Amino acid sequence: MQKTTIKHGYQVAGCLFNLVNHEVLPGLNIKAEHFWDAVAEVLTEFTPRNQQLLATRASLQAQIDVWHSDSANQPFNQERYELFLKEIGYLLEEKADFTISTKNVDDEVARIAGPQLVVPLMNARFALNAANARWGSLYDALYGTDVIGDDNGAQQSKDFNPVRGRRVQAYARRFLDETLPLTSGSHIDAVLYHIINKNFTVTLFSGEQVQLQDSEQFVGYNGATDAPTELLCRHNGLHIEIQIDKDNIVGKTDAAFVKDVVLESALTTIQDCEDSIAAVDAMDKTAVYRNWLGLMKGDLAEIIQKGNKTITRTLNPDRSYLSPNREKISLSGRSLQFIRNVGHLMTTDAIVNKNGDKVPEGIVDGLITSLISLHDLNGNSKFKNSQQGSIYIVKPKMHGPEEVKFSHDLFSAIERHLGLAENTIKMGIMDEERRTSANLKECIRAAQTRVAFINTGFLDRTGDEIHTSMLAGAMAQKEWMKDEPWIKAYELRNVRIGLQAGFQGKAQIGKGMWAIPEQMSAMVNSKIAHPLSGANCAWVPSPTAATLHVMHYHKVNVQAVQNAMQAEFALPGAIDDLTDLLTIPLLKNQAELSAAAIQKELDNNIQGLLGYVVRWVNQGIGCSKVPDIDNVARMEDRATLRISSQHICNWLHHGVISESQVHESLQRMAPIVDQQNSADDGYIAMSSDLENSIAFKAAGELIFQGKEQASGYTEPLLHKRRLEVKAEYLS
Ligand SMILES: CC(=O)SCCNC(=O)CCNC(=O)[C@H](O)C(C)(C)COP(=O)(O)OP(=O)(O)OC[C@H]1O[C@@H](n2cnc3c(N)ncnc32)[C@H](O)[C@@H]1OP(=O)(O)O
Ligand SMILES: O=CC(=O)O
Ligand SMILES: [Mg+2]
Repeated sequence: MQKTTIKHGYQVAGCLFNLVNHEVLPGLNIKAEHFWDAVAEVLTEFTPRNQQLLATRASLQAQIDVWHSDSANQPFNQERYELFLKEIGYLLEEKADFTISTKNVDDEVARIAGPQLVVPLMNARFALNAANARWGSLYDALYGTDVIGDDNGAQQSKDFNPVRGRRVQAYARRFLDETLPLTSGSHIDAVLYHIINKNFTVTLFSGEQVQLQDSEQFVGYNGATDAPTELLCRHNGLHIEIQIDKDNIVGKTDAAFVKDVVLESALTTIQDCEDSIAAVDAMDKTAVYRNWLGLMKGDLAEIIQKGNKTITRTLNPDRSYLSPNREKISLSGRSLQFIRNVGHLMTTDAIVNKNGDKVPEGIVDGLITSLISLHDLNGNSKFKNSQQGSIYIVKPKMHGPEEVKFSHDLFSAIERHLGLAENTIKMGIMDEERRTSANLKECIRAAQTRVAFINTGFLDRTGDEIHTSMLAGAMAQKEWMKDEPWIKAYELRNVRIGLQAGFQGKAQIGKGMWAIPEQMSAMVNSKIAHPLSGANCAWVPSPTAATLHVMHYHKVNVQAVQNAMQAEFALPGAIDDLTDLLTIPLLKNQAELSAAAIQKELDNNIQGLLGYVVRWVNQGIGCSKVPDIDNVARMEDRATLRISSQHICNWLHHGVISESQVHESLQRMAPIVDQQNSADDGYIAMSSDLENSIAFKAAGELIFQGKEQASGYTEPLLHKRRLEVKAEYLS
């Protein structure tokens, strides 16, 4: 590939160089030479520090491994263990209280609680859909999922099923009763929605005219006051739009001609450059950056086929209404976009140094994604992402405060070189590594002027839990992990520390992903736990999930929950949750575990692992829906792969399973996975030639070399094998 040499002998891959020079820089008032000089300076300054951080990770892990292997530390003593973690600098001293000072944070982050959607940025079709998921049809979300039952003739069918439709309408009316209660009666009995004397008015079946209990909830409308087409209300800071159309197929079946209830849904979206994508070389990275550019310039477009229709998907425009006083109001049609950069581990060939070594990918991500975001800040797009002029970068997989400080300093350097005010770049700190959870307060302190979120619930966090204590003993079964003391302490501590650091009104405290994308009924029943825990956002895997999850933020006033929690934390008496957090989740019932239970755990892990890896390595798909052993479709990404591979490694190491058992399971599961993918034309089967299947080899390596992988991460092996596939089949 053609390369261009820049300052200090760095060489930039042609595809990235051209993207920046010909597509990114025009309109930014930054000269190419200035930018590439900045790249060279930042890489020169930060690469050695990045490498040092990785060396520290390795050294700490090596010391932990030795400690667990040392017979002098048997039987295990928690107090001695914690002392040891302090001695080696894994556990740091917590310093005085402080309050974060992050400024210019958009309301969607600081003040309004709601769903956060995550999307693989490499897929423009999905990325656009996610940006547009700010507003979602409640009717579609209910009709198309398992939230409402399909009994008594209410099943989904190709054509509109009016029985199911009525069930959707009834559900939505109950939701309106809960969120927009009337002075008397129920939305269920509405026969006319209209506006009288600037008031939202409902004429009921009885002929009675009623208003909203809280008239302030009515904020806008479209159409005539006696026959509005849209009525806009707000509850807990979130908008609800009632759409009326007597000619619509659904509207005409409704006594008040309501055609839909549209909910403000994904307030924020994380466009992901990390674990949900497979970007292994300069070409892939450039494609991902180009999609971000399209989002920031507002011109991303994707032609898609829907049945026999071809449509061009673009970003949705803002939504306009008249206020009750007939003033024009406008609301964003798109969710606020964050971008998740990669962490500190990987390197990329998009830029190599003078020796030909790849440079840290996280540094390149920081530089290029910030540069691209200037289009939003400079007003070069017909849309506005951040009204506050901020750039939101999510930093994953950071281990402890030193690593957060590194990202903070990197962002400061990028700001200086791009002529941005200090702290323009906001940082989302993902609490997904054990050393970050254990030192969270100090991690936040390290980025206290720019932190925009902390969040938990992470799958990576479980992977790190297993890897860190790999030699301590066999781990609990995957499903049982959820009931372990460490995870409960992790969830609660994160909210407590965030609130005590003054996050309320300034930044998000978030919760993790709903990883069973097709079980929306279960999500509606259980994900209310997230706002109830004091979190003002939580991750969802799809726009539909966002529209359903937002109902929880109508049911729960997160600010009130946070106020109650703060009052509780202020009560006298120190809170000691660190020991729970550091309690290793070992298997307690190994002797009682039946051979069948062990086999099921192994097969389940192998099926998920193979199902994910084969699509990643052969097709470059970074996030997949993969059936588990019980045929439940699970969202799998690199973090879930980290868990399953590390779990198998751990059981192998401690003799719960044998090597031959793993091989047998791999061979038995491969044809099952092939069968599950048989409808996919682009799929390359493994089982026809297991010995030579690159994906199958990758799966084996992730298990048999998993113990030696840095922090148990899966990307080095995945990248290596994907590059091999690209070289063999796609070059
Ligand atoms: C541990 C972590 O790091 S979690 C964060 C990483 N995980 C994620 O980002 C998960 C994001 N979600 C996804 O990638 C997908 O939803 C998957 C892989 C789970 C399922 O994908 P699929 O099997 O293709 O979904 P499915 O067929 O049910 O739906 C596809 C439709 O939903 C849309 N869709 C699905 N997920 C998303 C999403 N996250 N954002 C926007 N649109 C989405 C697609 O655009 C498509 O609609 P379209 O035809 O109108 O374009
Ligand atoms: O990044 C998300 C996770 O679950 O890990
Ligand atoms: Mg993660």
